[in-house]
Amino acid sequence: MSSAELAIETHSLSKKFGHQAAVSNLALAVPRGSVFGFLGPNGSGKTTTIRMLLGLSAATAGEIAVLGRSIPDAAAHVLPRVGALVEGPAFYPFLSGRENLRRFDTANRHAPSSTRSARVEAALDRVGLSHAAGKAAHAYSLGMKQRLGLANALLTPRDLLVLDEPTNGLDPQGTREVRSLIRSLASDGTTIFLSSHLLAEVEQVCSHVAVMSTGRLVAQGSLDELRAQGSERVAVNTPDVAEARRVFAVLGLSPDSDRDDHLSAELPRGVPAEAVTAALVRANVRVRGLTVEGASLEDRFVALTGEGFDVAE
Ligand SMILES: Nc1ncnc2c1ncn2[C@@H]1O[C@H](COP(=O)(O)OP(=O)(O)OP(=O)(O)O)[C@@H](O)[C@H]1O
Repeated sequence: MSSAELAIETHSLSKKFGHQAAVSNLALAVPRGSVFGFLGPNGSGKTTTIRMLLGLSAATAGEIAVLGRSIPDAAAHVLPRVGALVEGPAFYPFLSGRENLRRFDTANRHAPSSTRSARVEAALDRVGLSHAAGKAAHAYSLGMKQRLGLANALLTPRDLLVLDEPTNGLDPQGTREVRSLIRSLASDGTTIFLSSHLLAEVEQVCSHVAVMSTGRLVAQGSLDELRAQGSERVAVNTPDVAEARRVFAVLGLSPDSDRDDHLSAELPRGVPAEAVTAALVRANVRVRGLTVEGASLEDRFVALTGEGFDVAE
């Protein structure tokens, strides 16, 4: 993919805190128009990377391009087109949601004051907060605060949204609200880069993913590509397990689960499930059922990171 097609591109990006490497040699390629999940367990370097992408912290080494321009050199040109939600925005608790947005917008010298009212109302509407716009921010639920943070990121037109753990700390209702908002923002064509430690979240909202483990990128691509890299499994239901086992052995399959009437194994590369079916039939194995399963993304990521992922909602 060429640089022009990428919303974010990094090369050899590294960050050290003293001797500790928080991010090492990171090569990210975030396609324009994607919803890109930046997935990794706590402490794997996601927030550190996001802060460098937004010019909030200096890289120890490497290059960053955001919307085709170099960061931090072109930050002043690029960042007005980038909306960010990092580390839960701080609101004025006694001002209403609407007044908070007006204040934030006033502080943005790229935001024209003549259109302020209209833009604030449009952003409130976009995140579904119009009805609560007059309420003091301290009376907002966590989900509403997070949506107000997103409204703040949407006050001016954006080509890219960078969201650090946008559903962290939210209850299931708040989580659903924020996820559906992300989907609807993505359907308008905005590129969305969001970090998460939840595989289920990334699977639900993202088209692409990069997986971090202890500061290193261990996988990157579309969800479909990553699924396709995992190996398939075949499971056979048969009363003739002993004979089926012999057929598996001939084809180079090693069963890792077998019961009285069930045998399953990973399919080696180059052995399609059809070959297993045909060989079983040739050997007169009575097949009651045969299923083929792709490796789950979870299996794949556990294999890549050596860690379990939190699969909670
Ligand atoms: N300012 C800092 N000074 C020293 N070490 C830091 C600093 N910020 C982050 N680190 C370390 O860098 C590593 C990566 O942290 P980072 O916050 O980027 O991870 P993360 O994937 O975002 O995790 P989390 O979801 O917990 O924030 C961690 O080991 C962390 O302790």
